[in-house]
Parts: sequence; C-alpha cells; structure tokens
Amino acid sequence: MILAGAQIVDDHSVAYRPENMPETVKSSVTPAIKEGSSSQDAQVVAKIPKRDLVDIQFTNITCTVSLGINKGHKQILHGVNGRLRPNQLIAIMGPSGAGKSTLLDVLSGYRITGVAGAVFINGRGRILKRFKRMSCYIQQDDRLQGLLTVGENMALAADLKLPTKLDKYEKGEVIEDILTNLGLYEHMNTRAAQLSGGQRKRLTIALELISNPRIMFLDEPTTGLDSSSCTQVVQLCRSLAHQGRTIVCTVHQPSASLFALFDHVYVLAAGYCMYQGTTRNLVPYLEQAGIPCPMYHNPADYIIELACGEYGEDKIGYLTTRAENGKDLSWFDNPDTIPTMEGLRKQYPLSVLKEQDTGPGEEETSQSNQRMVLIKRGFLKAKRDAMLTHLRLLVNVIVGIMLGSLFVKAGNEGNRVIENYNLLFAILMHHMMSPMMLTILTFPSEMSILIKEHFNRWYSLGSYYISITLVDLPISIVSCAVFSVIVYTMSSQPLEIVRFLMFFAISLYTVLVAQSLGLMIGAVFNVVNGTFLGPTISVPMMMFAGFGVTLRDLPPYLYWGSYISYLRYGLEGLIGAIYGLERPTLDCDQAVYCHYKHPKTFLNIIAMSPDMFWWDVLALTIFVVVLRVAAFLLLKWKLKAIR
Ligand SMILES: Nc1ncnc2c1ncn2[C@@H]1O[C@H](COP(=O)(O)OP(=O)(O)OP(=O)(O)O)[C@@H](O)[C@H]1O
Repeated sequence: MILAGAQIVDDHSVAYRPENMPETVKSSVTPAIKEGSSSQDAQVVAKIPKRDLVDIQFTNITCTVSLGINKGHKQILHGVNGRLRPNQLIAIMGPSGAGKSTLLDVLSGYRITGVAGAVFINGRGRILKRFKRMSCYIQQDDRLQGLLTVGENMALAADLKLPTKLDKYEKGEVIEDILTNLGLYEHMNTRAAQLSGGQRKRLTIALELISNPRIMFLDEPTTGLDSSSCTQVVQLCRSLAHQGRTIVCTVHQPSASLFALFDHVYVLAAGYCMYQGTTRNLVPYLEQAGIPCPMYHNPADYIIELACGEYGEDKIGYLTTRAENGKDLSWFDNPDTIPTMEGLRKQYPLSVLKEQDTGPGEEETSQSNQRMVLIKRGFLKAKRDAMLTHLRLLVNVIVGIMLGSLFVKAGNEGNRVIENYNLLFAILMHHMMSPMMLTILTFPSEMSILIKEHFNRWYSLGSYYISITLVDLPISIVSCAVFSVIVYTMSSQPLEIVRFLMFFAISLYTVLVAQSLGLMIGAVFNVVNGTFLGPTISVPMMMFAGFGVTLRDLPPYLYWGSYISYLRYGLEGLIGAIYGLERPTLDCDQAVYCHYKHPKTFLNIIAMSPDMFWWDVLALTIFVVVLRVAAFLLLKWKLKAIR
C-alpha cells in the first residue's frame, strides 16, 4: 500500500498542535478550495467533488416517536426553527433528554420517521439524496475498523469515496494531506483499535473529510475524552468550519474555554429552542431577558441550569418565547446581512447545482468498485483477525478428530449402522451450530459500522452484502473440507470419490444455510436475543429432520415440519451419499447377527430413499437462496426502521 511507509510511533507522541491548525490545515484538508497549489495538485483537486458553501434553514421541526403498541406517542421536538450558517462551528446544547441528538438526526436526514417541518438548503427545500452528497454524520461512538491501521482505513475509504479515475498516488496525496493536518500521519501504521479516544475521533473525522463534505454533523464528539483531547477535537472542528463548512455538534456541558471555541450556540430545553446566536451574545441575551448570568459563572453552565429548570420552569417558556423558538436571528453577528431564501436561491442558481450533481448513483463510485474494495477489506480483516480464522479451522480439525475417534470405522460395518447414522446427525449438528452462532455473535458488531458507512454513502447495501458473502466463502469451504476429510476417513466411510463429493456438498450446503439463518437473526436481533433465538429455532429443525422420530413415525399433522427443516434434507443427502448408489453389502462380524448387512434394510427402517440426493441438493439450494435474500431484505428493512 502506498501509505504504508510511516513509522509506528508511541500513541502519545501526537504531532498535532491545535494552535497551529488554522495555518497548517489551510485548504489542504479541503482540496476543493485549495488556493495557490501546484499544477499537479490542481489536477488532483480538479477530480475531487467541488462543493458550495451551505446555508441551512429549518422551520417548525417536530419529531414524534411511538412508545409502543397502546402506549401512545411522545413529542421530542416542538416546532423548532433555526439557521445554520456556513463557516461556523455550531453547538447544539441542552440538558440530557432535551432532544439534541434527535435534532441532529433530523437535520442530518438520518431520522425521517415521525418528523415534520421543513429544511432548506441554500434557499431550496432539502432533497435528501442531494443533501447526503454534501454532508456527513459522525455518531457518538467511533465506528471504525479496529483491525485495520489508520493508513489502511484511509486508503479503503479513499477507494470508496474518491473518483476511480484518481490513481493511488493522487489518492495517497489527499490522504497524506488530511492525516498530516489532523495530526495522525505519525500513526499511519497504528491499528485503529489501538488509538486513543481523541485520535479515534480525529480518524473518524479524517475518513469523512475524504469526500470533502460541506456540512458535518457530529453527535457529542467530546464525550469520553479528557479535556485536552476535547479541546483538540473542537479546535479541529473549528478550523474545518472556518474553511467554508457548516459544522454542527451536540455538546453536553462544555467548560468555559471549550464553549468559547464555538461560533454559535443553539440551546434546547425539553424540545424547545431557548437561544440561538453567537457564543459571545449569550451573556447580553440573558441580561436583556432579565436573567443575567452571575459574575464568574460559566455562561454555558448557567444556560444549562436554566434549561434544566433550576431557576424555575417558567424561565424555559419565557426564554423560548423570547427566542421565538429559534426564529429570532437578532443575536447572530450582523443579522441584517443574513441573506434571505430568495437571495440564496439567486446566489446558488439551479444551473450550478446541476453541475454538482455527479452521476445517477447514490454512492461516489460504481457498484463493482465498491464490491472490489469491500472484498479487499474483508480479506484484510480476516488476515488480521488470524485468531478467529485459525480458531475456525482448529475447531473443525478438533471436532473432526473427536467424532472420527468416537465413531472410528463405524462407516463400513453392518452392525454399527445405527452408530454411523448418529455420526451423520452429529456432523449436521456441527455444521449447523458453529457457523450460525459465529454469525449471530459477530454480525451485530458489524451493523453499527454498516449503518454509519451506508448512511454516509460509502457503498450500497447490495455491494456490502455480496462482499461479506464472498469473503466468508473460502474459509467456510476450507474449514468444511478439512472437517469432512478427517471425519470421513477416520470413520471409514466408503472410499469412493463420488460419495465423498456428495458428502462434502451436503455438508457445505448445511454450513451455508446455517450461516444464512445466522445472518437473518444477526441482522434483526442484538447478540443477547440472537444467541437465545438461534439455538431455540434449531430444536424444531432437529425434531423434524427424521432423527429420533423417523419420518414415517411423524404424526401426520406435524409432517409439514419435515419440509421446512433443512436438516431433514441434509440428513437425507448424507444418507444418500453413504448408503445410496446401490451400495453393496456391509462388512459383518460372522459371529453376530447382522441386521443391516444390506443398506436397503436400514434405509427402509428410517423411511429415507437413497435416490433423493439431487432433490435434497435442490431443496438446500432453495433454502440458501431464500434465506440469503430474506436476510438481505431484513437488513434493508432494519436500515430503514432505525431511521
Ligand atoms: N425512539 C425513541 N423512543 C422513545 N423515546 C425516545 C426515542 N428517541 C428519543 N427519545 C426520548 O426523547 C428525548 C430526547 O432524546 P435525545 O437523545 O434527543 O436527547 P439528548 O438531548 O440528545 O440527550 P443526551 O444528551 O442524554 O444524549 C429523551 O427523553 C429520549 O428518551
């Protein structure tokens, strides 16, 4: 990788100096507005999407959530209004539960259910698809690929977010520029999981800066950071804002020095706007309202105390009325110069918008490029997570040897047919449980990253889904093949290549079906619910497979169950592979009565036909396809439902 040359340095040796940021960042982090760059730089810059400054106005925003069936609704935002100007770092402040995150969700377009009101971008009604091209949303928790280094995270993001016509050197230039200016260049080779909280936050910002968004929404970027990291992050946001961005952050209760770094504040109390204006104007505003901030009191603390109702609930209503619930712009700097909606429309004519509307797709690069990059990322992660990859192989080797030892030579002996039948069922159990549980346990942690990256237009859900399917396939095939060879030979199943391939095919199909089921559960449920649900729904699958109660003995009213149990087709397929194909008589100890000398006797007793192999393959194929499609649709639904 072109960026791999940086040295791994001590995590604490940050070269980042906030006081230098305005100068050092200059326009390099914002290539589209770079001035005086070299002609080579200019070529790179020319290929990066250019963005206009963005002026946001929102009017009468309400947000209502359902509290559940028969539990009614709760209104979180009550017709709030506001204006978010470019070149500003804006803090949305308020006590816990005031609706800060909800307002940020609404403004970023992340939350759409239960939302009413209007958002205008440069004087025109917001079109979400276009708006998402110019904005990004960084949620509170850092959703990074912890196994990958800073450089790898950046390089993969650049491959997904920058035009494919840029070569790796040009992309590398953009990445170097961003990392240098965010004080992360020295940590290029540090894995994201090993970064400090502040560095992780900066990396999250760096990843989004690649596409040069004009509006950045950050939900509580300072939470969990010490005061020096808080200052670094807010300083960074301030620098980025002053390069021509609109940056909106939610903050809890900033210290006086941190508060002073924000240009504007928007104060919420119980879903109403109590103040909107510059940070400096907050004290005069309170003074004019007759509730002056006491001397030596941090104004940020005081307004939060007021918003909490500590000086009386009536103050909230009073200040809301004075602020006209966000309509009053008189506390902005030079309020008379704030352009009207009409003025903005003239300033940003539709013809300019047309030029900026790049391509018909939702994402920056093509689907095939997204798939390629995601597959590359998936393999890199599998390589890094060597423990899990090795563990999967090891488990298959160990379980294979254990089953092989327990049922040694059971496959060829007439008086051990029932034992062999038990072995085949145990094999299916293994192929069902381990891939399903692994997926149920690992997928939910991937979900949060998927939600962030998909919302920020890194890739489509289809590309993501195809890539995770393809990345897992080789390791599943190898694990299954290793297991099959061990167990097949140790238990002395017939040494015929066709039978082995049939055995392996059914085993692999069972793994794929179980994985798909795991994906369906993992896509919808969290780890706790998923780990409960997975094994629970496996029990009826086993019941209806024909093990314990043969298919013939199933009560007629429950027979339908055998059609929906994929284990039934798996078991039938394995039986077909081992005892079908006109298998000759089995070895028998002459001294003992050998009831199952002829395989047909056994097949007759368990009511399974050896000729059903291809039907079983077809049924398992249908299961794989249907469950994979269902998992995809559930994932799609989940991504919509959380919004
Ligand atoms: N989906 C939901 N269902 C029910 N209540 C919700 C939902 N989302 C938010 N709320 C409620 O709405 C209120 C505002 O939530 P929000 O997360 O926006 O507050 P906040 O100001 O960001 O708080 P904090 O600073 O603690 O994160 C809270 O009382 C919260 O419990």
